[in-house]
Amino acid sequence: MTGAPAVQFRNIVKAYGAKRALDGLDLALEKGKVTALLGPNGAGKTTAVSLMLHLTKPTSGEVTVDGLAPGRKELKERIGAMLQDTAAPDGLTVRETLQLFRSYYRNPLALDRLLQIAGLDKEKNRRAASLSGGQKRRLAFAVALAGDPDMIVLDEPTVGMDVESRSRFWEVVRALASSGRTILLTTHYLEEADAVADRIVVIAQGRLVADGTPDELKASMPMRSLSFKARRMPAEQELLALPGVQEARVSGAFAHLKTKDTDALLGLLLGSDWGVSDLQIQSASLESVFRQLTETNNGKEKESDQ
Ligand SMILES: Nc1ncnc2c1ncn2[C@@H]1O[C@H](COP(=O)(O)OP(=O)(O)OP(=O)(O)O)[C@@H](O)[C@H]1O
Repeated sequence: MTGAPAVQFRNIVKAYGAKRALDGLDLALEKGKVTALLGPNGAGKTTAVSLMLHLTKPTSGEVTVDGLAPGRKELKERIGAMLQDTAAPDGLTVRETLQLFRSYYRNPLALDRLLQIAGLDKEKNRRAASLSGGQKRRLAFAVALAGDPDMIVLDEPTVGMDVESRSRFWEVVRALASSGRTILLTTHYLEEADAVADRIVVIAQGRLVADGTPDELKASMPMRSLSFKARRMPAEQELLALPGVQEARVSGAFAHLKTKDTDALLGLLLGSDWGVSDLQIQSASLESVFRQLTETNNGKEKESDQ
């Protein structure tokens, strides 16, 4: 990591009664990077975001934003947040909403730039309450950027956006990171995290279970998918009996296997008399990495509950 981290969580515990929403979370966010926080429902993502925004306080541990405690006045202008249930004030038009939020800051972004970011120039005189769900999310994004913040928190930002809005949205996010902004986002769309994030942090049960670039996370999972055609296709049982094969399925002309030891399996297949051709190997998708990580962790939790 270069330079001081923009945001640091140190051994954070956040308890609600007996429930630990965060259970010893250590995490540092790098400046100028897009970090995606992933985890199943209830993992603690919103709690982590809320701590950073000073919407709640930790039970123990310390959060700092640029070395300062969240909630400090100096930070208010520097953090922009788009939360899950952001709603525009009643009765205002899109333009009035953006002007209102611009008025809170000393150096706001220009209105035209915000309308462009939201893709709502044509709708600027419409009442914000009458916008579609996706348009409201885009307006919330522009509101988050009104003060030209250098740290941006996006909690499930693309829910309700159509495909085109999403890809435009991610383009703006990438451009913001390229210009040095630090971005923390939560999402359930793993393919978006894969495409957009410099770094992915997976939490489960309030604890960090993986941390790395999308490629590092995928490479960390030894399970690979391997498919091939065969002139004489063996039965699924026969494939399952091969050393290291964990799953086997024959579908039409193709066999699909899952294994942790691709090299050994390749040797066996090519040395067999099945007439193997069209071999393809795929590393784990981010989705399967996520499933393996969070299932393993839930399993541990269940065992330790007993
Ligand atoms: N105010 C609260 N009172 C009691 N429990 C809470 C409170 N806020 C969160 N929790 C609990 O803490 C845990 C973590 O919740 P959190 O909302 O941070 O998860 P999340 O990862 O954001 O989930 P989701 O993906 O569903 O949004 C959950 O078990 C939740 O029920």
